Amino acid sequence: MTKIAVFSAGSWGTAFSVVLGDAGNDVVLWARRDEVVEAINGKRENTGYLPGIELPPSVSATTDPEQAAADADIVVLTVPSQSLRENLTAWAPAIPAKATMVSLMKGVELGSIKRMSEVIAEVTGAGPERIAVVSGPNLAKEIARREPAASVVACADEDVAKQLQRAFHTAAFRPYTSVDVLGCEIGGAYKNVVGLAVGMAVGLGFGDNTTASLITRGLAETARLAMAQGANPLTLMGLAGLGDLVATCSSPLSRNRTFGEKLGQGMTTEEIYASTSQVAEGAKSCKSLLGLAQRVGVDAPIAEHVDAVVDGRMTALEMMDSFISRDTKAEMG
Ligand SMILES: NC(=O)C1=CN([C@@H]2O[C@H](COP(=O)(O)OP(=O)(O)OC[C@H]3O[C@@H](n4cnc5c(N)ncnc54)[C@H](OP(=O)(O)O)[C@@H]3O)[C@@H](O)[C@H]2O)C=CC1
Ligand SMILES: O=C(CO)COP(=O)(O)O
Repeated sequence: MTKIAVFSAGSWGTAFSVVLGDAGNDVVLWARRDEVVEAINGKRENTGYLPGIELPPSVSATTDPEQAAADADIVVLTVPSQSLRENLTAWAPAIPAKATMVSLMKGVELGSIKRMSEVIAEVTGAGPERIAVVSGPNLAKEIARREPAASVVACADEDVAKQLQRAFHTAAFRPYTSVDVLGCEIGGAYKNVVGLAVGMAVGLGFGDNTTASLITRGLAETARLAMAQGANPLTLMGLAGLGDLVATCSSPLSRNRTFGEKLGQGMTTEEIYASTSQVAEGAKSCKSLLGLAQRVGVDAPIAEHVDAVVDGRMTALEMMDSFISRDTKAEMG
């Protein structure tokens, strides 16, 4: 039995542990709060994040990182992106040298403008053959309900990607392999920003032409940024690009789209943060993605406009007007 540690027991970590349990693995979830561990071990349910979902018998929980990671073959990392460095620095001594680390996170670190796989490499010193990413159209609640879905597992070492694919495959969850870690990570982080823009359009009451235009231009923008850094263009046409963009931008379950909708309805970022504890990774990663775009010399108009609304420099309506009426550039449609 493959031993897998999942750090931590939020929405996606818990939903992914359902996949891992169903796939026949021995899973230990790390949670930072006792009540989460008690609910998982006692009621077989993460009542706070995924009420009504019974966890497979091979999933247990602990607050002790050493107990979670003991003898793990695979360590899955899924905390809000901006907290990865601090959390992983604390967990790293407990992670076995043999373990492959798998990021489920969709964000880019503020300040360093590093992708999650880069933060993992920096904090743990692991080589690319020990670092992988899972990214795709995977809304946690739907995955936990075992609704059919696919995803991408990417690792620079193709054999490792194939091993992980086998460890994560269930009757409801189909992972495809890739060696394009960068493309998957940029796709996963950028779709959150586009999800914010689409949410704003929905909140403003605009219809499908507006949202389809934003989704399509968002994909072009994502691909441009990823390809300028060496990603495979096909990655952005696949599950970790277009697939995730469609799921996020279409679903009321998406926290990023919901956050954007509230901005579109006139709430400020501060008011939204005060009203919910749910993460909208795009609101934080927007600046990092803009930093990356600047570094590699590509335009990122959707990210620029979303950032202006998140920061309160523009209203959502001004953003839409400005995005559509800006100087025409020689961009291919
Ligand atoms: N939810 C989804 O559908 C999907 C999410 N993702 C990605 O997975 C990552 C995690 O998201 P998700 O699981 O949804 O987030 P949640 O908010 O649901 O869970 C976050 C988890 O991280 C823990 N945590 C540890 N340190 C911190 C910290 N410093 N600040 C806040 N939380 C902390 C939380 O603990 P506590 O409960 O004690 O606060 C909780 O267990 C994100 O990058 C997201 O983009 C990717 C695909 C799907
Ligand atoms: O990444 C996701 C779906 O693939 C989840 O999106 P949100 O973080 O916007 O909820």
